[in-house]
Amino acid sequence: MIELAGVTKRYGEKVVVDDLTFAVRAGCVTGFLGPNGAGKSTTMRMMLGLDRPSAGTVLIDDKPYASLPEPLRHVGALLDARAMHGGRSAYDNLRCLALSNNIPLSRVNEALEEVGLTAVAKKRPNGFSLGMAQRLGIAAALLGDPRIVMLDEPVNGLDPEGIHWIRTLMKDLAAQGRTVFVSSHLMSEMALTADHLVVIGRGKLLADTSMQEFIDNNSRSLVRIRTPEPEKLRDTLASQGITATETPEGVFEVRDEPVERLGALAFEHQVPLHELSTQHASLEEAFIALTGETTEYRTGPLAPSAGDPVLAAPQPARTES
Ligand SMILES: Nc1ncnc2c1ncn2[C@@H]1O[C@H](COP(=O)(O)OP(=O)(O)OP(=O)(O)O)[C@@H](O)[C@H]1O
Repeated sequence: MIELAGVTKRYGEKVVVDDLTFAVRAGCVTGFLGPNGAGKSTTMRMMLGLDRPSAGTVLIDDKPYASLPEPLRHVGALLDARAMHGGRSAYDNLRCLALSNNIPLSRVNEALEEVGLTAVAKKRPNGFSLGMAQRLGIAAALLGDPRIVMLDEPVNGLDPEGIHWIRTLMKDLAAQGRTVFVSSHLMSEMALTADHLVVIGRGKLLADTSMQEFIDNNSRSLVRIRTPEPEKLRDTLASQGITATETPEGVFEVRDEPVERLGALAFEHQVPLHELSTQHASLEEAFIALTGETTEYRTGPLAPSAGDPVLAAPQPARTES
């Protein structure tokens, strides 16, 4: 269990982490989400004692990180895949970590095996692809067989097989009763992995909730209706004061009306249907709905010129009043 209470980090005048209070529980994967620059890495660094909070406390199993004996046996972390010693072999990098943390050397080969790097154990990481470096960083995180695993953007640089592997690994670690805390700015990725979400924007806590609650609370459902008699459906919906939008393909989309009511109305008014289906907003949409106002850097609208579309440069979001 990791507990943060009132954790704040200031760099000069800028508050990059603002009074965060939340707990990360064992036995599930907790996704740590926020747009670029939201303060995720800074928060993780404070959890690991690498940065000192300007205010507040972080406790790892009731103790500050700095007072954990042999910390790698309690908390394994991947923050920066390129942090390994590039001139030492993968095996030697892990061996040094094992020796300094009183971890049996037998764990070195086991950890390399767990991440699929046995074949390159004697190779130096400075020749590794980003995906291989990520795997070595994860091997270092798992080396001490820790109860808590923290991974900062672990799918960076991984190919589809690697992404699938890391997803399965995180779920397996949680199923073993460990605490798994993983940051990402990719909602679609978290939707497939996390059971619980902590969302921050501009350093502030925006949500601390289960995945399902997050989607339910931050997204709206939409019902799609297709009919060979659009005029009849249009009239029926209008007679009930229900607003629908029509797609270019002729599909009616109705928000915030139960599908049961729409089905009953179509039946009563004898509107033949070819489709009546509920679409739930994806986590991506829920995330954008929640964090939109707090996104520090975002892409501007596409330039209107059809012949020469140019992406506008990232612009600071408007400041909240
Ligand atoms: N050492 C530092 N000095 C000054 N500002 C810093 C420092 N470290 C981070 N920041 C600022 O703190 C803010 C949060 O950065 P952080 O890297 O924690 O965000 P993040 O959510 O991890 O972003 P990303 O998803 O892009 O990795 C940013 O505005 C960043 O510029």
